[in-house]
Amino acid sequence: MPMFKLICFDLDGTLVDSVPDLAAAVNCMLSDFDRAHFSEDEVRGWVGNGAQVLVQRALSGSVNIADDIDPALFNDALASFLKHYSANVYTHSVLYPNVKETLTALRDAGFKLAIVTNKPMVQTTPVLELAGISEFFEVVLGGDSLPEKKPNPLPLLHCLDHYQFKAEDALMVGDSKNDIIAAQAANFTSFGLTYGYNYGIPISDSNPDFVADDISELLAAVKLK
Ligand SMILES: O=C(O)COP(=O)(O)O
Ligand SMILES: [Mg+2]
Repeated sequence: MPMFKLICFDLDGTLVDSVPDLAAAVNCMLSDFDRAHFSEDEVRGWVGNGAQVLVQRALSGSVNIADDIDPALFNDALASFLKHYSANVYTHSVLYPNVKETLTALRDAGFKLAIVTNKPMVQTTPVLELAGISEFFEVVLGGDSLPEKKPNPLPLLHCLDHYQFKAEDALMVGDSKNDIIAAQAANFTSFGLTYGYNYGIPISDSNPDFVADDISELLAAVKLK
């Protein structure tokens, strides 16, 4: 008997390397407002708290959000970013190595698989479809599906409630401290990946129960290998 019944996955930086398309959309938005562009590396350090915070960071030119962003500018910039990103939500994005093989093995072994992302639902759905992985997930929660997003534990608790499982049945897999903080607050076991987006900080700093360089290491963690 596997020790877990439910595995919740983060999306950006865990399953999909989405920063090339996110950075392109950020820069198209900045062009719309005659502002200077930022490199993909800079934008990578801003991803993790959803579209609104990403746009606020782009307008601030920093991970630390300026407190004097004009609300009208922010609204227009958010609309511009969402328009540009929706037009190219999976143009330069790719699945990380071994994602499909690992999801297939887990699904075939009977685990329930869910997505818990901070990405807005309107973009989560097409990314999963275009990446060819939507079939694996019965429950998909975006950053705007519930009143709170990660690092708040609410979306993880919602998944437990959906299946009537206990926290000890559940594992959260992610690349960001937001994933690990949410998992710890929900009493999930946590599995941190080193390759994603974590504001330039090692994921091990958040003390996940497992740390891995490749998602296929999940199979050993859930005792399939
Ligand atoms: O869109 C974001 O800000 C991050 O998305 P994630 O929660 O899937 O990493
Ligand atoms: Mg992530």
